[in-house]
Amino acid sequence: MGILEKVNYPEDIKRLSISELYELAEEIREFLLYNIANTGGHLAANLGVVELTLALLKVFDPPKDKIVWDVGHQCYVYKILTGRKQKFNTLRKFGGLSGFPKSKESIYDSFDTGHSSTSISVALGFAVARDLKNEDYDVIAVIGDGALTGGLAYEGLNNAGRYNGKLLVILNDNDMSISKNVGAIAKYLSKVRTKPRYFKLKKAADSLVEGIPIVGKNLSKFVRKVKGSLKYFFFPGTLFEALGFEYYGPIDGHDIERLCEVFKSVKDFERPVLVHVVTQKGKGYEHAERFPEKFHGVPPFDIETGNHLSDNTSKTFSEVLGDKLCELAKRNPKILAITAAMPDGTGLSRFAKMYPQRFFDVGIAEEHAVTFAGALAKEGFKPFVAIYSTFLQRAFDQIIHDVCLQNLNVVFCVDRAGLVGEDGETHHGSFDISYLSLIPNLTLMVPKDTKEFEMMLEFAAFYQDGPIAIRYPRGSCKQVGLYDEIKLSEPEILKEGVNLAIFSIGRHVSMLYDIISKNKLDATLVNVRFIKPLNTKIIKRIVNTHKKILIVEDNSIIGGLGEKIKSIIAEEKSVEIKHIAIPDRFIPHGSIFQLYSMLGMDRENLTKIVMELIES
Ligand SMILES: Cc1ncc(C[n+]2csc(CCOP(=O)(O)OP(=O)(O)O)c2C)c(N)n1
Ligand SMILES: CC(=O)[C@@H](O)[C@H](O)COP(=O)(O)O
Ligand SMILES: [Mg+2]
Repeated sequence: MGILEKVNYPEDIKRLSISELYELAEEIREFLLYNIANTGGHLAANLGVVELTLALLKVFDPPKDKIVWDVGHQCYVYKILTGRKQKFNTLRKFGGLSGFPKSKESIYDSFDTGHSSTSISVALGFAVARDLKNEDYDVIAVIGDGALTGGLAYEGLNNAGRYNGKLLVILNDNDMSISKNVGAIAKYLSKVRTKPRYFKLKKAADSLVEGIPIVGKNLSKFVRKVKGSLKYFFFPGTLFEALGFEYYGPIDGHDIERLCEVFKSVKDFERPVLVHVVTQKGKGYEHAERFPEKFHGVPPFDIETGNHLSDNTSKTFSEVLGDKLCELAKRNPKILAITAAMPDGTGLSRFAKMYPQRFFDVGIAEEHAVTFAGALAKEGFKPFVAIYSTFLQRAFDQIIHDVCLQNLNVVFCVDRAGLVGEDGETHHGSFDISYLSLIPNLTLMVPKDTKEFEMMLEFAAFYQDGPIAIRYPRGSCKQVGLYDEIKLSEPEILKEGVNLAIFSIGRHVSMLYDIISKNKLDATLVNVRFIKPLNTKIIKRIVNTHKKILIVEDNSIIGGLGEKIKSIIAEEKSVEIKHIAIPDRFIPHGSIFQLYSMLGMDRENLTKIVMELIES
């Protein structure tokens, strides 16, 4: 019988010797590999934190102690060891375990995460709350080197650096974001990791001060002072020390004994401490070690070959963006491309290779990406900023203040709009129409398929009258095969009928087109295309010639297309209106198909609704 079979909760870890923990680490890696090959998920980051998680659970006591996983995609090992091993085969499936920490799923998950760089602020909030309530427990933020490129992390560090209580930040440095980590901080960390002289001197200083026994509060203060001065003498101030943290590291993040030793020794420090841990992303699985970016987030895959098992052969919207932007960049030298740490996900990797001088990966810094683009546009360039809908939420103010207010020619490529599937509630792009359409000067377009997306990119590339956002979903969608020229504010009328008028956008357009065609229904189908400026004149004309209206959109019911059309209709006449959209609640994880079906946005339900409206 293996060790993992007997381990379910942190108390089981506490009973194991260090050599048993190493055995367990290998069993956990096999377990992760076997399961994620079936479910898909964030493999590489989890393979990298196996020993780190074991050491944390050996030394600390969750749920009393609070561990905050930044982004949270690396929490699988923690889930397995905090009572969720039996359910692990349901990971990311509808009704199953989430791929991110969820306090409603387990008391061991101290705070929900999914978006990057929140952990230090959360941990500081917990620490201050603990002090105010006179309680006693440890708070630990685990943040990756990628997440440390996000501005919010520095707001947290800045605030925490002058805090006078117990707070531990663990920097899990694997020299990778999803892709290669970028920027000056990544460069700095790489220097700290690789400068052998620094290591040697530092080790000498550490062992010197670690030899001094810590007895009583005053002596402990003295030891810290000695240690501080020694360190500053040898290495004049690490970045984190300058920010008010006690710094330990770099430490081998796969050495369980050393990790436990360090965690025990810093556990009772009454001040912020940062432990810098070096790990290898994808550790233990050759394919992931060699190509960590390919195994960051994976669909189901073949363990032997490492090949992804995906049946989708049609080009995704992101791939279309990458290819089309390369072509447009050849014709328009002013075109630039910007990503916030997602060159692969947004499809921009090819552009990065073809036009390295015109490509910018700014790290996990959506706010900066937008403001940076604003200034580039002000100087006559045409930046295309490709960011997932859910992450662009971070940059709401920058879109208003640094782009739209000055009517600058920035193109926002809003990827992963609508429901995204297995990543769930932190990642669905449910709100972008609501938050973008209220901004003056911004043109907002939605393509019905990838061909139309190309046409919209072409339109946007040469448009000189202000900012444009194009929102499109994850993956691909069926082509409709009919394409009017793109003209500002003009919808595309795909079918003209009498009994029902349907207004829709995005991937629902082809679904509705099929439903009407296959069932030979007498309905009008409008592909709205421009949410802003919305064509009030054409909408009014269509409303006035139909008694029943159906609106279908993959956005929140609040602030989406439906509300806008309804306010136009209210001025006109009374008609029967049915509005299908994402309801006003957070939508869990599951396949797109299951989620659409749960929300009545799938083909079957839409067919029923269209038929009922026509026949009633
Ligand atoms: C605000 C935000 N932007 C982008 C992402 C997408 N994202 C998820 S993980 C990740 C890389 C994180 O790198 P790191 O923190 O070093 O973790 P690792 O995977 O290397 O362990 C990115 C860019 C996100 N979750 N949140
Ligand atoms: C954890 C995280 O935020 C990303 O890894 C995200 O899961 C990527 O999503 P896609 O798979 O849609 O690129
Ligand atoms: Mg990393």
